[in-house]
Amino acid sequence: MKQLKAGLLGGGSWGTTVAALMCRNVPVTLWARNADTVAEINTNHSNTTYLPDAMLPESLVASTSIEETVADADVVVMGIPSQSFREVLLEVKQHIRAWVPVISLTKGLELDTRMRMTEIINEVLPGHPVGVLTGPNLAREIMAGQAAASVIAMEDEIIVKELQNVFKSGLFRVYTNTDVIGCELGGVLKNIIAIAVGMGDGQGAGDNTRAALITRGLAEVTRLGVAMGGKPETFAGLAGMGDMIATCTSPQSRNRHVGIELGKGRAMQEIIDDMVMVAEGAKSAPAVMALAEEYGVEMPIASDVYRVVSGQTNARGAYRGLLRVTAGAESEPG
Ligand SMILES: NC(=O)c1ccc[n+]([C@@H]2O[C@H](COP(=O)([O-])OP(=O)(O)OC[C@H]3O[C@@H](n4cnc5c(N)ncnc54)[C@H](O)[C@@H]3O)[C@@H](O)[C@H]2O)c1
Ligand SMILES: O=P(O)(O)OC[C@H](O)CO
Repeated sequence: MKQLKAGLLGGGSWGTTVAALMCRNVPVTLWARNADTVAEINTNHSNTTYLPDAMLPESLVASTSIEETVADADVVVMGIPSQSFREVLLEVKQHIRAWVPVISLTKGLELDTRMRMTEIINEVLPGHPVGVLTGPNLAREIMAGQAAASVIAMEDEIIVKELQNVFKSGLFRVYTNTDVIGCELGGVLKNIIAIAVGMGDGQGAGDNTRAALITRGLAEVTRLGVAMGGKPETFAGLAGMGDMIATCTSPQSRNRHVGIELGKGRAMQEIIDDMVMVAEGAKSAPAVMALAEEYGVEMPIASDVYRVVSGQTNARGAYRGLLRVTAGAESEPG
């Protein structure tokens, strides 16, 4: 069988990690916009800005040219944050070959359009098979050699199995799924719940509080995800509950970190200014609230996070507000 070649766009923590994983199976070219990052990967086999302790495979080639990265790629992987995704994809469009599958690693929504990344791919590159790789996957932990599981979701059951072999390796188990909407939304929506959990943790809340937020958070994420076309069982799987648990409990999560700092009383802008990396939940919160309204879904936890990240209240006010809501049946919102 022909050896596939991969082109991966995005030299941040996750793009670099996935490129390193894929290198075990296929030749990979990794595009990063920063020339110093590209030089460091090619010369020192490291990317210290995003993965300070990791050694990358010597076979991983980095490039500052999108053309060089995608022109002869048999699969293109997008590890670009959601608000820059379309801009980079439009450049990819100039060089990608017909029918090459495009896989998104990104866990956010485009703010102006509220679109998922696979919807943007369908719009910009109609006809290309589209998918998403998602799950409880904290980049640094995977680079440190810890075992993890992920899901590749595509509608085409044959292509998804072929690509499963491109991403999987000994300690990185990759399952297939055909529910693209559910898998993608699981990754997007858990980020907001992780901010809520962080806000509690930052105020010294206990383990019971965290468990309640994760459980009630998963319930509201599932309600919106199903209303938008995802399958209920997807939200009980790796892309749903799995990612929710990892992000809401890990000290490595950037979204939970934002919540912790908000919980300590810091201002949103100050927290973001201090971060090198992206926290997608804070960016996607307005789009998520607009979608909740459009689909008529109540999301009390996400709504409180939105009010805090948009400066309408602070974490302490949001926490008190959540406790004031009268509890009804467990199957209902609130
Ligand atoms: N880090 C993780 O553990 C992890 C795991 C799974 C999924 N994700 C998702 O992957 C996506 C990327 O996250 P990350 O962790 O790699 O982010 P990061 O903050 O570590 O890196 C972001 C990268 O994107 C690049 N970038 C930003 N704007 C750009 C633009 N306009 N053009 C080109 N490059 C641009 C930056 O230079 C940087 O290389 C996010 O949606 C995130 O939610 C991250
Ligand atoms: O660090 P976070 O909060 O962006 O989470 C990273 C991954 O999405 C965890 O699966």
